[in-house]
Amino acid sequence: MRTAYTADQIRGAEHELMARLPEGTLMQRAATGLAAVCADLLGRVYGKRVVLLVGSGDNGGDALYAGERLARRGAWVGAVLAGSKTHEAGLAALMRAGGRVVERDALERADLIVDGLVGIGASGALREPYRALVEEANAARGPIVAVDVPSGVDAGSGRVEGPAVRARVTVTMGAYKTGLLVDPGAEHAGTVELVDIGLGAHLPDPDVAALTGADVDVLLPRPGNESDKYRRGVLGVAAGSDTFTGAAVLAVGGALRAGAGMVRYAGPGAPVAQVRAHWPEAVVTELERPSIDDVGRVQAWVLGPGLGTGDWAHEVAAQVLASSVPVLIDADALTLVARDRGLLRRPAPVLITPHAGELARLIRADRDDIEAARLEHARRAAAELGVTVLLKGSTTVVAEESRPVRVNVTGTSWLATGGTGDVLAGVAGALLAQGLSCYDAASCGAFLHGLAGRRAAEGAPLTAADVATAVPAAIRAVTGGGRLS
Ligand SMILES: NC(=O)C1=CN([C@@H]2O[C@H](COP(=O)(O)OP(=O)(O)OC[C@H]3O[C@@H](n4cnc5c(N)ncnc54)[C@H](O)[C@@H]3O)[C@@H](O)[C@H]2O)[C@@H](O)CC1
Ligand SMILES: Nc1ncnc2c1ncn2[C@@H]1O[C@H](COP(=O)(O)OP(=O)(O)O)[C@@H](O)[C@H]1O
Ligand SMILES: [K+]
Repeated sequence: MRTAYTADQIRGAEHELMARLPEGTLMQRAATGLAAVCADLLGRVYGKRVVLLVGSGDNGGDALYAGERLARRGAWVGAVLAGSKTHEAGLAALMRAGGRVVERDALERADLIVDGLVGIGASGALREPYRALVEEANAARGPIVAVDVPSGVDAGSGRVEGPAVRARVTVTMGAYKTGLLVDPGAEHAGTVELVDIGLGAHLPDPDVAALTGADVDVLLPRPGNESDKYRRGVLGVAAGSDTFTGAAVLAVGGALRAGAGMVRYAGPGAPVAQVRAHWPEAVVTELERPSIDDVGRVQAWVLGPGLGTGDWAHEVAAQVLASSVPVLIDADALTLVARDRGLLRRPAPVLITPHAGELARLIRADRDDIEAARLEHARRAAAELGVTVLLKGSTTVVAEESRPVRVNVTGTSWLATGGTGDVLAGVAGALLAQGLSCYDAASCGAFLHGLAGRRAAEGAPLTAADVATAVPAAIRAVTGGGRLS
């Protein structure tokens, strides 16, 4: 499990650790790690031009001491002093090693730029002259190594207000900060390198966590010798309508590929014909009226993709939600529950899988605000609605009350195409039917779906059906030690 922390949590841990060590030890550890990453990126250090953007706090101190190390290895190192004050000891060390103070025009010719403007001590959008420097650094040809957090990214949330550094690499000290795992911050961070400064034992429970392949491997159910199709878990899928038939096909496909013992599909005539044609494996019930009485027993339901939002759909949703098994609510069914929140009052678990627009309707928030602060809104929805929330989009996050938010790191923006969400509903639903909790089904489902998306894309457009097809390969990659990219 990769864990991440808020700025306050990191500060608390640093405080405890610093009390036990000679002054300046942590900064020296940080600078050593930072200089090593810079040297790797430069290849040969001797003769290269490194420009440090130095702010007024300890983030600037880290940059100056790393600059000292690079200067000692023969780099030309210039420091742009941007703050109202400067870490004096760090600046003196750089000078002793042959570094110099330079003007901002040195950025243009830099082989490497080190962003030491602000780290976890930042508050709000960057002020001048930092803003302009960040814009110039982003426009320069040299790659940027961000110290701890790209300046302009809120370390605790990933929020970006105004200009922010676009780093090739972010060298983060002691532990991941939440904002490095969640977009838009994650997108600015580039590759994240963690420098161990000894914080580990002092860290509290994490703010967020990201599953690794090994975690998913442990959580994923497998059939045993005693298994049969019923015991493995039967998933009901209430999806599709005469207008939207594809959603039903894709949700059933995702579920079959993710290991459900059996999938029971229920819907009206048109999607029934399509599901039958694509998936002879599914057990199909054609609904003459909006009733699930004849569908048979299931261990979980997926409700909503392509279902429509009229009276028929509402009646189907009400019946599925009146059952005593976990229900994954997606797409049109999210519109139905946004209109009639009473549908969510049920004793069995609920997992909702909205994108930002759907969540906006559910919690009466603004879509852009949700995209800018995904964690905060997913947490709020979980608390307000009393359900597990999988918020889809550039970073998928899973929130449940009193648990760390799980952030998915496997996706690809090629997944931003119609129908991939229906596949995800099927995959996560199949995991629910196999007995995983909503929290685990959602986070493992997002992990496998993201990995399947990468496999299906390989740098080129994919279709939702391709993603479903790639799900077994994604499962094989986590269970059989296959490649995780
Ligand atoms: N305390 C330590 O010994 C360690 C600290 N570390 C480094 O120290 C950093 C934290 O240092 P600080 O607490 O000094 O804080 P920062 O250096 O992150 O930022 C604080 C300074 O930035 C200014 N500032 C804040 N918001 C601003 C904004 N929006 N626009 C412009 N200026 C702004 C403040 O006025 C203050 O001078 C970490 O991110 C990390 O890089 C690491 O070296 C690990 C060890
Ligand atoms: N920029 C992006 N980067 C990574 N994944 C994305 C991005 N945009 C969308 N996705 C993923 O693609 C899927 C789209 O689902 P959804 O919005 O429900 O579309 P649809 O309803 O067409 O299936 C989700 O899994 C979402 O997380
Ligand atoms: K920084």
